[in-house]
Amino acid sequence: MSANVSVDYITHTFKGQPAPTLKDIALTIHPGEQVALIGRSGCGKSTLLHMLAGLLMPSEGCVHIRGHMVTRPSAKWNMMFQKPSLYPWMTVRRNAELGLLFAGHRDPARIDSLLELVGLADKAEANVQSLSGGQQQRVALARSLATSPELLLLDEPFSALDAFTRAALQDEVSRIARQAGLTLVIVTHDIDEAVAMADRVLIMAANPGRIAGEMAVELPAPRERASAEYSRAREQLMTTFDGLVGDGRSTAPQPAVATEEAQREAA
Ligand SMILES: Nc1ncnc2c1ncn2[C@@H]1O[C@H](COP(=O)(O)OP(=O)(O)OP(=O)(O)O)[C@@H](O)[C@H]1O
Repeated sequence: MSANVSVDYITHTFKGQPAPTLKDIALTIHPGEQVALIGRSGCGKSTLLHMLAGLLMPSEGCVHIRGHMVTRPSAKWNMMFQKPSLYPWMTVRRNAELGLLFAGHRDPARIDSLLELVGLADKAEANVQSLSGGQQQRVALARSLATSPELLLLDEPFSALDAFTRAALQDEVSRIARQAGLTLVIVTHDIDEAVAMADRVLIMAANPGRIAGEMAVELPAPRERASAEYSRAREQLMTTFDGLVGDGRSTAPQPAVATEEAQREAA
């Protein structure tokens, strides 16, 4: 089951701030769609994501998920952060099942299948401290999926990982979300991440934070990073970003890893 999300004219001013951080944000995200939210630092991406998650209420306007107004967090719309926030003294299995336990359920078979899904079946009884950063983020993913969410909200979840692990997790999370029919919203600084994962990229401008435009990424999944189509989509997103929120210089969020071509040019 996946959710459609409707953001109805959100404006938000933080207490003590003279001007709104977000202004008149209106958008619809379709069930099963994978959407990336990009924009310069401080434009309000995380603020908007927190509102989708029910962690923050807007000053004006509201969010509806499957027709229900969002007024608080729910296991049906789960958020994953840059840091996996695991309990270091617990095993992988114990951490993965916490979300379910908090929701009042126990389902060891489901946890087994989720650990299998995220490639950690053989680590189930290991202490999470013995895991790499990427493996820990997989535990957080299993925990997020355990409550069968309709919507997965990701706040730069892979930015602390090395490039290879990041790319692998982008592909995996995208595949898992598609298989489960989940709606997915990812906040990212990384143009490559947006092209690797999203069906549609929303571009935010700052002061006040607003949706300046969007671009569809019409590439088949899984995304083939070495393909000409992928490079074209990346270029197109950079150009679109620059045209919407740039100032004539190259102001787009930079890809996390320089392309071979760019490295050759820089050398
Ligand atoms: N609790 C708060 N009180 C006051 N101002 C806040 C609060 N949280 C965020 N802000 C301000 O709102 C603006 C948007 O912050 P937000 O974290 O949403 O931006 P962002 O686009 O996600 O940035 P980044 O890409 O750097 O993570 C910033 O100017 C920030 O300082």
